[in-house]
Amino acid sequence: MSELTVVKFGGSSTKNPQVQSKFLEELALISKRQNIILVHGGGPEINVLLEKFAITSKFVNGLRFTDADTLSVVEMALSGKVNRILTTGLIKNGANAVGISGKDGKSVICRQVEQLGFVGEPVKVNRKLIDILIKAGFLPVIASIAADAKGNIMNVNADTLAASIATAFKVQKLIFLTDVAGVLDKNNNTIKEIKIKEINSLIEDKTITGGMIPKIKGCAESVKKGVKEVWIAEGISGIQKIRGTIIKK
Ligand SMILES: Nc1ncnc2c1ncn2[C@@H]1O[C@H](COP(=O)(O)OP(=O)(O)O)[C@@H](O)[C@H]1O
Ligand SMILES: CC(=O)N[C@@H](CCC(=O)OP(=O)(O)O)C(=O)O
Repeated sequence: MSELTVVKFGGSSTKNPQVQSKFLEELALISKRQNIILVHGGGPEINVLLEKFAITSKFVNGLRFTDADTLSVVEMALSGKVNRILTTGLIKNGANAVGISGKDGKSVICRQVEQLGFVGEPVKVNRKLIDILIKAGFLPVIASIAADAKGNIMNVNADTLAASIATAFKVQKLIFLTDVAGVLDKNNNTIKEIKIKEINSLIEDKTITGGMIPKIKGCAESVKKGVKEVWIAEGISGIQKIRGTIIKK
């Protein structure tokens, strides 16, 4: 297979219609000459729907505690809404996009993180379905829902899911697009390069908090396991001329 890139489009960027439409236009164009897997979350969409159902939720180290009601809403928001919108947008721009989630084709098997309710952590990626799609010229658009070995649905953080897929496919490039210009230091300046051995202290001294924690951990995991080029960048900057933070061994 020719060069393969995993792009994770964060919910923070789906909030901004201009960023989203520019991104979908660019991605559709690039997908004609390069193999791409798009992974997405949708934290803000989940929050909007939870509010409508008057369900409150809390986060532990950037991960949402997910009870049974929250899980239904998460699936509704990610597979029922965000996945549909991104896939339709790509198709409108001429891409051969196919919307799935990690559970489809048992693509991502996770184990339950019991202290977080129905939250899953990827333990195995079955490449078959995604491989078939890519080889047939489709652009997989993957929502961050997966199932455990028994088929129970779990809420998986989209950064973690993207990292597990990028690692399993040994991709050349993994790009996390978010709403900030990379990892920022305490003065709000972009840190141009982070080595994986520096990550723990950036979390301990609270330079990196909240939603940036699963992102940087996903970067570390994929860099350690052989993904060559891993970026955290701003959605608006796109994926052709990436500016942001590169994570290195
Ligand atoms: N050091 C940091 N640099 C940049 N952003 C950070 C940092 N620490 C925490 N964050 C937060 O992480 C957010 C991005 O994570 P998140 O909201 O989960 O985005 P996404 O939906 O794109 O995954 C930023 O908007 C910012 O509030
Ligand atoms: C377990 C967990 O935290 N799951 C995330 C899934 C969505 C996500 O990751 O969306 P972003 O890309 O916007 O971060 C959540 O419930 O918010």
